[in-house]
Amino acid sequence: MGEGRSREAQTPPVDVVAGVIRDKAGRILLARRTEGRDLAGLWEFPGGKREPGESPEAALARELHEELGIDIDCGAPLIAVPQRYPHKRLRLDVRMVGAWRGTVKGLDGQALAWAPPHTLASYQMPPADIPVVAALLQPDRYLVTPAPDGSDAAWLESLERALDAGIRRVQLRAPHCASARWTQLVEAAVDACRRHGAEVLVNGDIALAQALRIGVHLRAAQLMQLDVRPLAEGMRVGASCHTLDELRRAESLGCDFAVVGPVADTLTHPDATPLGWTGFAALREEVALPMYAIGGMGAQDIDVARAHGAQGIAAIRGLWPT
Ligand SMILES: Nc1nc2c([nH]c(=O)n2[C@@H]2O[C@H](COP(=O)(O)OP(=O)(O)OP(=O)(O)O)[C@@H](O)[C@H]2O)c(=O)[nH]1
Ligand SMILES: [Mg+2]
Repeated sequence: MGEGRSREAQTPPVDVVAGVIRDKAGRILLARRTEGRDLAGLWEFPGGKREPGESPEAALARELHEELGIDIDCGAPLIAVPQRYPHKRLRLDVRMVGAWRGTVKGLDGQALAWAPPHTLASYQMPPADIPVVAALLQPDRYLVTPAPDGSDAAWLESLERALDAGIRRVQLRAPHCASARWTQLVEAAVDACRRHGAEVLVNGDIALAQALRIGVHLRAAQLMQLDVRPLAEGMRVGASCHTLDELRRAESLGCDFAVVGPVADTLTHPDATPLGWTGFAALREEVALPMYAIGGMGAQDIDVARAHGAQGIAAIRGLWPT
């Protein structure tokens, strides 16, 4: 990872557990960090540090009882984010809260807010929470299309089936496809994605993205040549990254997410050395950007991806109907 930091010299991460608490209207509870503490004034998901020997579920129940005066049933894991701050490293393990009893009160004097999900991004939060908000609001699978080797109709039919199966974020990619044919196919694919309410990004072609008012997915080399975000805010920009320098550039450009890999062996890049989940998490903690894991991934890998701080998985073969 360069940076002159050896893994051995790293302090172990602090284990933090936090909860996503919802009211009957589906709003989500945020607490504001009080003055005089680390990251004061920022909004966070209520929770705190796990004590030695304590399970994450028990720690969350204890923290929410102490800080909010409620009793909870701990639900499913959402995401666990490894994050480095200037003076410490942490692993923020976020759980959905199932049923809860009592009246929520800020027992530490902290301000509270019930935020409708679509407003979450407007609260100032610590870096580790940016992937948490993305995990709540954005798709856990990112389909990258294969090149249309057979007929265009068959390719569009497969795309349609992927959308029927619930894919909601798509990158249109065809590295060796002739341009007139590709432009036509992109237009048809954009129609299909719009009909299904799915987000669509085109690989590499910023001008085409602007013309069709869709997102763009930047290649790593292209990313490193840009100094400003290539599309207006509100239009998605994704980026493929393999190194920390590329991730930092993606973050400083204001990309919405990155795709990082290969995490496992993949036929797309047979000679690349896989990062493994440990390598993925080591990159994850250096930036606050939502990151998809790619390379030999399928829907069955989403849980392990989330446990290493990923937004989810990106795949060609693993998500394309056969
Ligand atoms: N609870 C919580 N902590 C978070 C979030 N995001 C995030 O970076 N953190 C960091 O994780 C650590 C959690 O510590 P905490 O201060 O809540 O711990 P605590 O409740 O046990 O209280 P303490 O301050 O008395 O130690 C802090 O460094 C905090 O900045 C979040 O969404 N929720
Ligand atoms: Mg706390």
